[in-house]
Amino acid sequence: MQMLSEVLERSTVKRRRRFWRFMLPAFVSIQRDHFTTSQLASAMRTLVVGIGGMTNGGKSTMSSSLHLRIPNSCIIAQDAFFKDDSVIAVDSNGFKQYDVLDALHMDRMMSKIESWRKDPGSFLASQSLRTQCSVGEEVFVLIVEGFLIFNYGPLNELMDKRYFLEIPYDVCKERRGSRVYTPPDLPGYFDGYVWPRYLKNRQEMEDMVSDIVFLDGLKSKEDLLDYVYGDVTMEIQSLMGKD
Ligand SMILES: Nc1ncnc2c1ncn2[C@@H]1O[C@H](COP(=O)(O)OP(=O)(O)O)[C@@H](O)[C@H]1O
Ligand SMILES: O=C(O)c1ccc[n+]([C@@H]2O[C@H](COP(=O)([O-])O)[C@@H](O)[C@H]2O)c1
Repeated sequence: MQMLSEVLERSTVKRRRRFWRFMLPAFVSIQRDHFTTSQLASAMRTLVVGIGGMTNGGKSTMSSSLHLRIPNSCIIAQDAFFKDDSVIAVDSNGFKQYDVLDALHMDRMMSKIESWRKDPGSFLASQSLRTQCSVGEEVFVLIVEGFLIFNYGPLNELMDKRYFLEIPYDVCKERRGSRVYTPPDLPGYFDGYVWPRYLKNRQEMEDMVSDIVFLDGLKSKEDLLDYVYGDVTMEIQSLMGKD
């Protein structure tokens, strides 16, 4: 008898969750202020995927290909949040201190992520991206891309999956040398600032975060994408199976 009542209770909970998953999008548009972000996010089924890695490790390449393959996904990239050059600190060698969290408007990046979490469907529409699948059936995927995404605690804790693209020093230096930033790297910037700072940032990240999947950025773009896409797809399927 007790078992029967437990089964009935569980099925009522399931029905209630299904009802809210179906009805919430309609309620959200009229009564958004009455729901907390976490209520909305859990009912809407969301996945936050972090594509981190060292400079020129292949983060943007991976993120844009993933986005093209995953329906209802979008990218928020950390390098869109660099502060203005005029406020970036300079060291005694004249090197601009760009490779630290202080050089980034992390508050603005978090606000953008919050607006996605609050209402991913409207966020996609605001980026001129259309949602695919019927209402209530989607899993919204946010791809967060950047070289310091796991070093920022409040952002790191939102991640469901974490990937980090790494390449050896010489490949990194060569790729970096053929890219032009604004402002451009000064002579000696890579060895005098970027690489030593990367080593410090990486140590800090490894001290703070444990469940990172490290990816060999020397593998082909296709192989890397297949691996991450397969992994993320499994997560999406498991979310879709949850009721
Ligand atoms: N797996 C790969 N193999 C070879 N070259 C790659 C690979 N991934 C990216 N690249 C190249 O490396 C450079 C930096 O890639 P990018 O995605 O912009 O790096 P990041 O966003 O990490 O700075 C680009 O020229 C890109 O085409
Ligand atoms: O985007 C900018 O405004 C910018 C200006 C100066 C330098 N950067 C460099 O951008 C690097 C991080 O971006 P990425 O794509 O190389 O990982 C970091 O190593 C910075 O030194 C970026």
